[in-house]
Amino acid sequence: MLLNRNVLTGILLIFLLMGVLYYSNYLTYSFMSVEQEELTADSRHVEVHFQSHELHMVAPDHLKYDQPSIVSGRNDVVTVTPWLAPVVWEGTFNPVLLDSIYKLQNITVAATAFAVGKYVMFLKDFLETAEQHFFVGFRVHMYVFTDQPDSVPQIKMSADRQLTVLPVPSSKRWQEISARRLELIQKLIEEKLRNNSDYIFCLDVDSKVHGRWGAESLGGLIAVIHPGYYRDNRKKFPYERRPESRAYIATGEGDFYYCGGAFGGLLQEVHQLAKICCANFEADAKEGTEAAWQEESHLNRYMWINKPSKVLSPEYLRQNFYSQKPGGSHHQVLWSCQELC
Ligand SMILES: CC(=O)N[C@H]1[C@@H](OP(=O)(O)OP(=O)(O)OC[C@H]2O[C@@H](n3ccc(=O)[nH]c3=O)[C@H](O)[C@@H]2O)O[C@H](CO)[C@H](O)[C@@H]1O
Ligand SMILES: [Mn+2]
Repeated sequence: MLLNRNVLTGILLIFLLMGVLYYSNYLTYSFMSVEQEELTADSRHVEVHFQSHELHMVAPDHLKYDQPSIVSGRNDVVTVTPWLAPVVWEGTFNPVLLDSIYKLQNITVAATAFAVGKYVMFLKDFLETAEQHFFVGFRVHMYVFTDQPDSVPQIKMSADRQLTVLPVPSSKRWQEISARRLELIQKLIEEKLRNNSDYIFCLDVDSKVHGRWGAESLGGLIAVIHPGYYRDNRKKFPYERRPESRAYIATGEGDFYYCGGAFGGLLQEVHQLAKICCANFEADAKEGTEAAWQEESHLNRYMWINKPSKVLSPEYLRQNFYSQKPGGSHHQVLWSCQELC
């Protein structure tokens, strides 16, 4: 009996000891986990402090801007397509904020222009106005394709911008020049741009950039609405209407009429566009078909099937028929401003 009681007391003592040990262990553990959590929070705190400069007390300059509104904005135009791509109109974006977002990404923007035959005369205005308004403050690489490299004007460019002149053969038919652009753009991306540019814009050389053209225009696949047809019913668009062409779009189909004189986007997107449009153009040519507006027609077909991820309003491309140059075609004007033509 006595032995039994002693054994029982011993067992109880052991349990008690175990209980005390368990509790003290539990305390230490919970204390530690609190400490650990605090440490993690603290390191996060340090990170936030490091990245965003004074932890919410003083926001960095690029995060100081007027409150954006979700209920009011431009109501004279449509700012989103039915497939939810933004349509970029003046006044719908904050240029400073957009620039700061893309500057953090350290991007390079390439732009192409073709100046064959008499079109070299447009180069000076084109390059000078691009220098003033096109992606100012970004790394920009302009590529000029020409049959007269010696006639390319010397333009003073800022340190982060450069110009490369690429020789191409002369051609008499303007349709041919315009059509060859896609093939050369495709090659340029494959051979020169893959490792040194992020975005590319392909522009008509008989253009001037009249106002800011910057980071608001960046995106996967970028199309510009042609200023001549933006109010028209789509049955009036000058799409290719013959079913034998690969650029065919039937009456009652299509979204907008996009211009062939300005398009762009991410390198791989524009490469795909150039490759497909070029192949379709050539396949048509083999069968003796040339689309109504050459590569512009093929581009419109492509953009209908592969919807652009951002659309630039006709503010970005105006045609100024009043400044016709003697012997030259009309002078196009790329700009962004509030009023429409
Ligand atoms: C604003 C716009 O969307 N314009 C398009 C439109 O007519 P455009 O009347 O604007 O065509 P255009 O005469 O400007 O030719 C297109 C481009 O090809 C180059 N070029 C042309 C002729 C020449 O002798 N030398 C030369 O270098 C030059 O870069 C010019 O900007 O339809 C064309 C279809 O064929 C193209 O799709 C153009 O991009
Ligand atoms: Mn043109």
